[in-house]
Amino acid sequence: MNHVILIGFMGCGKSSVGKALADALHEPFVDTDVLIEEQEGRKISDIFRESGEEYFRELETLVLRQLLRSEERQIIAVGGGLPVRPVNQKYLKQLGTVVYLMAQPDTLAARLQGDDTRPMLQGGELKRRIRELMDAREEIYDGLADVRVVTDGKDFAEIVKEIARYAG
Ligand SMILES: Nc1ncnc2c1ncn2[C@@H]1O[C@H](COP(=O)(O)OP(=O)(O)O)[C@@H](O)[C@H]1O
Ligand SMILES: O=C(O)C1=C[C@@H](OP(=O)(O)O)[C@@H](O)[C@H](O)C1
Ligand SMILES: [Mg+2]
Repeated sequence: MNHVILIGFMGCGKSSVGKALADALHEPFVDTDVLIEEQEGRKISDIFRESGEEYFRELETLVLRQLLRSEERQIIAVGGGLPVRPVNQKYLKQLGTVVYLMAQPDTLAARLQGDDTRPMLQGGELKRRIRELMDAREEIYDGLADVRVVTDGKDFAEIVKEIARYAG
């Protein structure tokens, strides 16, 4: 399939850049977190608190299976932890062009400071938590990437232009 899929760490801009890219290309946009919240009728933080992380990860896999059935090309933002499961990695490759939005931990921390909507970052010092999770994930993101875009110090328009050049 020829969807464009945005991956990367929390705060790299998948949801906001994805929406801007879809608007620029006049294509539909979907965000796996939004699909999950709609289908569950509750917020991500409530899903984590009430049902646990494993339950949420299972929902991510189910959503990917739904997306694999959609024919029309879409811009797809996924949750930052979705690429960790091996089965999801296989699905992401099948979906289309994987774009890895990159950002340094300091940049991510500045963007996510004070945000309480991301359960994986709650409790503990923000920068340390970002580094720990990044250590476990960046190899996975890099291994999946067809296109890599550095986002530090760039605004949405610049990032959109860069992605459109390679994946438009
Ligand atoms: N390139 C950027 N420049 C400035 N702020 C950004 C940039 N990318 C993302 N942000 C901000 O960081 C926060 C997280 O962005 P979001 O799109 O939700 O990321 P993700 O979906 O990857 O977690 C938002 O407040 C967003 O406005
Ligand atoms: O990295 C993660 O494990 C998560 C990232 C979040 O999405 P964003 O990357 O869009 O913040 C969301 O799926 C959930 O809070 C878990
Ligand atoms: Mg997001």
